[in-house]
Amino acid sequence: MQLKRPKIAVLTSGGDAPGMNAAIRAITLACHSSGYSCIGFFHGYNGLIDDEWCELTPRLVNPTLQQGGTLLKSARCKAMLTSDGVKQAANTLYKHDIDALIVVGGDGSFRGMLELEKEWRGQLIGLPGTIDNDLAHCDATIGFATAVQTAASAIDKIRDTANAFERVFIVEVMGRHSGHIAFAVGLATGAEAILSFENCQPPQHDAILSELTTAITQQQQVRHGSYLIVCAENLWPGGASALQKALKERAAIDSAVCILGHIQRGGSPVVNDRLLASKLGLAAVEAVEQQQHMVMLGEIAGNVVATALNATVQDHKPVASFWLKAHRSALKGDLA
Ligand SMILES: Nc1ncnc2c1ncn2[C@@H]1O[C@H](COP(=O)(O)OP(=O)(O)O)[C@@H](O)[C@H]1O
Ligand SMILES: O=P(O)(O)OC[C@H]1O[C@](O)(COP(=O)(O)O)[C@@H](O)[C@@H]1O
Repeated sequence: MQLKRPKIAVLTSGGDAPGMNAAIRAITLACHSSGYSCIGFFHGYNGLIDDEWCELTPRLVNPTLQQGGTLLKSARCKAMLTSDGVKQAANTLYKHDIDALIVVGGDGSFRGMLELEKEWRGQLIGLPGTIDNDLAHCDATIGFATAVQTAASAIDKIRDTANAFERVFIVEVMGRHSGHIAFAVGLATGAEAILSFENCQPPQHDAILSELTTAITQQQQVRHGSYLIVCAENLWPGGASALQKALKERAAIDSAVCILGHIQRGGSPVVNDRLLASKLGLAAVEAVEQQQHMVMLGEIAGNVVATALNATVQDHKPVASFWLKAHRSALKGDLA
């Protein structure tokens, strides 16, 4: 009697992140070398609901290793928030006789897997893919390193023109509700101020504004140069433009605003993201072979660690305290 060839499916969901293609590629190549069949569903969970898929072959995935975005496309799928949608997604997995589904995405995508588990009996494995790095139980998510590099390169250019005009610049970076990008980018570019959820809660906004106006005025008196404020999106009420207006009204400080936005999501993944995604993609197929289920695979101190999906959606990953400390000491050094 011939045994059935295991069949593995992959999808990418939520905000796309550079390195998702590298993960898809690694999964496909690992399946190919083990003799498994491998298919990809398009547009996040929509692909399951609409039964939209393609066969993944080495020939298809190999050229995508260096490409940003995701060849499987991504989406935020509203239907998955309904029980009918989840049932429909499960039916598609049954229809294709899938043994395991690997989802590359963030905590929202993992919540989708928790729902899917109630309706489908196959194995579910998650890989952390989001530029925000806001998933606990992994040192870094796929895409974070590239997004930070992209934002830092853009800010280096902004710094040149800011220096030339001795300007105050407010640069808004992504991160939804966490400051991993803001702190990494702010530290890497020597920002004079980093405003993020970790050091700037709503009641403190007025005090922060006072501190900023004092620091900028002091800096403008003692030396010439630029003053760079890296501000996390969704942090300042009304956004970076409202902060610009407040600085003008409070202390007649002129500033320029730059919102980096989706530039941070695109571009060729840096080597670290390619390696991380390749390692986790291969580990995901091995996890399927080991009958693992309902886990996220993340890299911690160089090792691949499996954590229950439940824990990954419940636990919070704080910005490293060292980064907060480094920023505070940089500020002190600057004003001394
Ligand atoms: N509570 C939930 N139940 C079922 N599916 C969910 C849930 N939360 C999110 N999802 C699915 O995961 C998708 C991606 O989630 P989102 O939060 O937008 O991005 P990310 O996965 O990057 O955090 C959503 O569009 C939805 O299809
Ligand atoms: O592209 P959209 O749908 O406007 O989403 C923007 C959000 O997506 C992100 O780029 C990535 O977030 P997720 O990976 O959690 O989806 C956030 O930083 C940002 O707030």
